[in-house]
Amino acid sequence: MPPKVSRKSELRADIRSARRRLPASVKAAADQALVDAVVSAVLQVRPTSMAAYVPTLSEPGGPRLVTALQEVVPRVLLPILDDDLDLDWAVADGSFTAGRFGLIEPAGPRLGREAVAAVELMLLPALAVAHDGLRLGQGGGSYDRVLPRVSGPTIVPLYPGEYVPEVPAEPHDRPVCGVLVGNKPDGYEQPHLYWTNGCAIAHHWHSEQSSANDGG
Ligand SMILES: Nc1nc2c(c(=O)[nH]1)N(C=O)[C@@H](CNc1ccc(C(=O)N[C@@H](CCC(=O)O)C(=O)O)cc1)CN2
Ligand SMILES: Nc1ncnc2c1ncn2[C@@H]1O[C@H](COP(=O)(O)OP(=O)(O)OP(=O)(O)O)[C@@H](O)[C@H]1O
Repeated sequence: MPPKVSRKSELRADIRSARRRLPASVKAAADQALVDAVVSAVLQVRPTSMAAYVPTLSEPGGPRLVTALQEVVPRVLLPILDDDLDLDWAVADGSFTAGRFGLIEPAGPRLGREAVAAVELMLLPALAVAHDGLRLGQGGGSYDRVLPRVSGPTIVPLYPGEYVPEVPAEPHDRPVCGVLVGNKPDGYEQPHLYWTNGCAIAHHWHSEQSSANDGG
């Protein structure tokens, strides 16, 4: 295995095991805080259409993420893992089916891989994100294929300690715009939105938000 690839595997194993060790009550509080922070960020953009994901048992966001988004966004797209590990999409309509690798997938009609190009905001999963925006995912390369199709801001919810100075990167890795993450040790209560150095759109959005906040 090339060194970068095995360093990715090691980091994945470390983060997966840290996530599994999170006590259920801590995880539940962290997930609720993340859902609140995600909804606040979404309400700043007020998209008519966005993409999200259905968190597995150990992933940030927990079981209430998708329904919370459906309450504030008219059209939420959720991913379906295709055989080649690229992603198809369907609208979140409350119906789900079991996919591969323990994933929960939307049961509605498939919209095609390019449907995601129309979303104004994307929430996506990762095990870690680096300050340059590069993300470490589950290892399918799914989002490395999806990210070039998306023009809106791309944001990853993380648990404390998962926004890191760097991750092992390969040439195909694509950066994300932002992360929602708390600082240890109280970070399970108060996630913040941080912009990575990987996205021009986010800086634009960020400066608009800042000038609005300045009262100017
Ligand atoms: N909730 C959620 N949905 C998602 C993703 C995700 O990370 N989280 N994806 C993100 O791309 C896509 C699914 N991609 C995936 C690709 C590969 C594996 C996978 O290989 N899982 C193995 C781990 C293998 C290993 O440890 O090496 C497994 O769970 O057993 C899982 C998901 C789309 N939907
Ligand atoms: N644009 C692409 N087209 C086809 N395969 C790709 C593409 N980008 C990456 N891959 C393949 O995906 C595999 C896994 O990539 P990587 O380890 O970066 O996944 P990841 O970003 O962590 O996972 P994911 O995005 O699914 O959460 C690599 O072997 C790579 O060859």
